Amino acid sequence: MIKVFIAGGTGWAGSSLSKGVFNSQNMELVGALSRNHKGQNLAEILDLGSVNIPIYDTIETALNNTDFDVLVEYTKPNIAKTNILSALKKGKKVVIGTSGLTENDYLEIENVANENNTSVLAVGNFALTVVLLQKFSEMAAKYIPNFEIIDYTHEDKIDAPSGTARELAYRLSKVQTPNKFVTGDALIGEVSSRGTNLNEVQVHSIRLPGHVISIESIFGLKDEKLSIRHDSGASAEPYVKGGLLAIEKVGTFKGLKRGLDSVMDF
Ligand SMILES: NC(=O)C1=CN([C@@H]2O[C@H](COP(=O)(O)OP(=O)(O)OC[C@H]3O[C@@H](n4cnc5c(N)ncnc54)[C@H](OP(=O)(O)O)[C@@H]3O)[C@@H](O)[C@H]2O)C=CC1
Ligand SMILES: O=C(O)C1=N[C@H](C(=O)O)C[C@H](O)C1
Repeated sequence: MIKVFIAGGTGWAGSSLSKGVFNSQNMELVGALSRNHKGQNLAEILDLGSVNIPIYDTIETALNNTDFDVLVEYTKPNIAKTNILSALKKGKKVVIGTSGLTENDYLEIENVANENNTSVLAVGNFALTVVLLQKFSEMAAKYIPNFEIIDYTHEDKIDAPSGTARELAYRLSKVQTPNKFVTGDALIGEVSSRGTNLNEVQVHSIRLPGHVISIESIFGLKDEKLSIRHDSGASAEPYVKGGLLAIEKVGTFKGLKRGLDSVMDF
């Protein structure tokens, strides 16, 4: 049995995963983190039956009061790194779903995981169809050296670019550095309108009502262009299967792995 603790277990994504873990044959849901539900029973909140799944408001109280194997981090970008580093320093394995972590954050997380002989699996997007978008985009980037990324989300997402876009930029940059056109002093007008540069890839973030979450990689060659786009629906259901797979696989290696495909057969 893998004992799982879900930071953010009452949230939109975390509550769906909590139900998935609870119903899993080889996992036990032993606790959750939420400030507003501190001291309450997650099983009551999620209607899981007559068991006690305690909720804590800080990672320190959780680590002092609960025994678990894997922390799933599904809170918010402002607290995620604190939770992750605290758990790693206690030798826990960590699955990261929360967005907003930078490349420098990941370097620090990797070092702390190695120092404590434990493991972290960070996944920008747990949905299988997004994993496929990442793969198809990497194939395209191998042959087309000109590409940018657009990330579209609901208007109240607090971080930009999305975790999905950050991970995609990181991955495409490993395939090859895209060409740049009209840069520096040659560019007239508003430089920021060209988007942000992540690992040498231009990323543009749209935040508008009516949008859920979409990601698009755009490629161009003379007289031909390619767009690869993914659109998520309104529920958090697509992230559950991938989240469960990540929990199962995070104990199979040491150090940091990024992307769900790193623990899948392709
Ligand atoms: N990798 C992936 O596939 C996916 C990633 N995400 C990412 O996951 C993150 C969470 O998204 P979402 O579920 O929509 O967010 P929600 O706001 O719905 O849930 C956040 C959860 O974290 C808790 N939380 C927030 N801040 C704190 C804190 N300071 N201390 C303790 N608990 C805290 C909240 O409880 P309370 O407010 O009571 O403290 C709540 O349980 C985002 O970064 C999102 O981008 C989302 C879906 C899929
Ligand atoms: O709702 C969100 O916020 C989500 N964020 C993730 C991200 O930042 O990429 C992905 C997920 O699709 C939902």
